[in-house]
Amino acid sequence: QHQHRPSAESRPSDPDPLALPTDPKPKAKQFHLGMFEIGKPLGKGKFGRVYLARERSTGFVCALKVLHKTELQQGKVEKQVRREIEIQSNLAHPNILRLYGHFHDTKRIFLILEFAGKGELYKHLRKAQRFPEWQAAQYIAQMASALRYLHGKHVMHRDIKPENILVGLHGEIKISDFGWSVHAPNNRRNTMCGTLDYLPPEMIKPGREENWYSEKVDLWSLGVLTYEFLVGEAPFEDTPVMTQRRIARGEMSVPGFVSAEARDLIKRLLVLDPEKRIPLEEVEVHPWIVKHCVKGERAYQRASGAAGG
Ligand SMILES: CCc1cccc(CC)c1NC(=O)n1cc2c(c1)/C(=N\C(=O)c1ccc(N3CCN(C)CC3)cc1)N=N2
Repeated sequence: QHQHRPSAESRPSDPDPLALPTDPKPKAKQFHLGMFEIGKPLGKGKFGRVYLARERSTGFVCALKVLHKTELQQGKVEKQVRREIEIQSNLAHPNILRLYGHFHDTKRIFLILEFAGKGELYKHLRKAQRFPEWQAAQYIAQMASALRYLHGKHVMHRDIKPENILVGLHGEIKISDFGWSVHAPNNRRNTMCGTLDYLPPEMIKPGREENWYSEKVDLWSLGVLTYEFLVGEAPFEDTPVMTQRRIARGEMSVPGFVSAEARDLIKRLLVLDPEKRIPLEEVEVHPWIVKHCVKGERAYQRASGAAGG
């Protein structure tokens, strides 16, 4: 039973487990484009396109993400891509998209990624408008498991939102796009672009002491994600100025159709003080999660219901 370890910010920064491999992993084998049969395009983002691909010698199906070096230079995101590769290639968890390897030619960088057969979660969310509570609870349980794994390696994702989550063939979700992930604690200010909706207060306005933050930023984002799964829109969605103000004050209201248990979890995650946010270990055993996720729970409820329990 390991001791409860103090959260990163209260601990002297120990050497980065990901950065200093004690037993350097044998260099992954060299990949090149000729090894792959390229299939249909799966999607495209700001800096890349992704294609279905099959590795010729093994028939292994994967997703090949192609990034153009000039675009990365213009977007000043080479450092982020390097960090994405460094971090994601060291991770192995069922709810984190695998990065099996990478290679490059004169013009392009190629990432060999796990293929997620059911595509982008945000498209499923838009189509469904909002998820039933059992579905949302299962997704949040999977996110909590993935974040516990990440935080155990002192990595914080910092960009948890539906757009960065993919769905595997069996309906399981996979956190993707580690472009904003870093090792905690982090006190560098990063110019954020894109939606403010998921940013926690400590990243919106610098605190009194140094403006640093820890993995607990992902707890806030998990709260925003829970809300958006159940309500269909983000809790602080407004004009950019108003969104920042509402986040900084934690001003949001949960609609009546959300169950009391779900509301309780959202309120315990969307807490201004990072130290007071419910830890992931407690998220995984929260009544709302247990009610919808623990195997046999439904059988138990039926049984106790049948017995008039
Ligand atoms: C380059 C694209 C990009 C930019 C930025 C961030 C991200 C991560 C979300 C990505 N995507 C990325 O890295 N991706 C890595 C990936 C990946 C994307 C992926 N699958 C799909 O994109 C996909 C899309 C649609 C699909 N179908 C839609 C229609 N349905 C009826 C059947 C299923 C099935 C799979 N597998 N690994």
